Amino acid sequence: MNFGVIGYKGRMGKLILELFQEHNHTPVLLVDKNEIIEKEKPDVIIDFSNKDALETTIYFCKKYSSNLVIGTTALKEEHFKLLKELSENVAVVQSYNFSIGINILLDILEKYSKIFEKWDCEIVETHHSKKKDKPSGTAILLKNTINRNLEIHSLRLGGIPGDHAIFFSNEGELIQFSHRALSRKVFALGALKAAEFVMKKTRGFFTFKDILKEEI
Ligand SMILES: NC(=O)C1=CN([C@@H]2O[C@H](COP(=O)(O)OP(=O)(O)OC[C@H]3O[C@@H](n4cnc5c(N)ncnc54)[C@H](O)[C@@H]3O)[C@@H](O)[C@H]2O)C=CC1
Ligand SMILES: O=C(O)C1=N[C@H](C(=O)O)C[C@H](O)C1
Repeated sequence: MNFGVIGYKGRMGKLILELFQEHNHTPVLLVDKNEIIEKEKPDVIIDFSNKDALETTIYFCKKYSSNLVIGTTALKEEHFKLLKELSENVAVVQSYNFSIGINILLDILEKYSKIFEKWDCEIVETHHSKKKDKPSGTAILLKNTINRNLEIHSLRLGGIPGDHAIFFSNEGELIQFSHRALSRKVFALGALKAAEFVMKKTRGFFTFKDILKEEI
């Protein structure tokens, strides 16, 4: 496939560019701050950048009828509205976490967190010190799935790719669910899976969990 990367100079952008090329896909559109390298029509555009880039991303998706895989976090309601509108014409996969493990965890929490209704619950997320947003998109996703009012604690330390832990406790017991991304490559592999998925679609709004339905 011909692909584009928005935020191609960033930590995720560089990995995506490398991994997709290893899988014989061709970069034809590369965008970063004040920089556009535009060669051909991308079949799919991958955006791991910043919410401020969304206008540009949508411009290119519309210009070329390209499908979109977007992992950028800290999106606001207005951004989701724009993505939903775009998905009426092309296929869009949006997820705050493209790892398989977090999506398994989301599935478990969706099914079982009601059991812990009367227990205290808090989330702790730990990421590298260069991460710009707080709390992480994944922590927001976990909170929305548990569907109750709870605190999220954010740590920014060293080079940690992404740790999330959910604690449920009552007077006498503690149950902890946790996930650690051992390397950022898992997110790039997830983005590749999503890009291959959207290539078979013409339009619609999907999450990474929808794509993993047959696996989890
Ligand atoms: N959904 C997921 O699985 C994952 C999501 N992320 C998210 O992806 C995003 C990028 O993460 P990193 O690569 O670590 O950040 P980064 O800071 O290393 O890279 C971001 C890149 O986007 C560029 N950029 C910023 N504003 C721009 C704009 N207006 N137009 C074009 N380019 C712009 C920057 O110059 C930079 O090169 C973050 O929102 C992060 O939370 C990161 C890892 C996994
Ligand atoms: O910025 C990151 O690095 C990550 N961002 C995502 C998030 O905010 O949840 C996913 C992952 O945890 C890494």
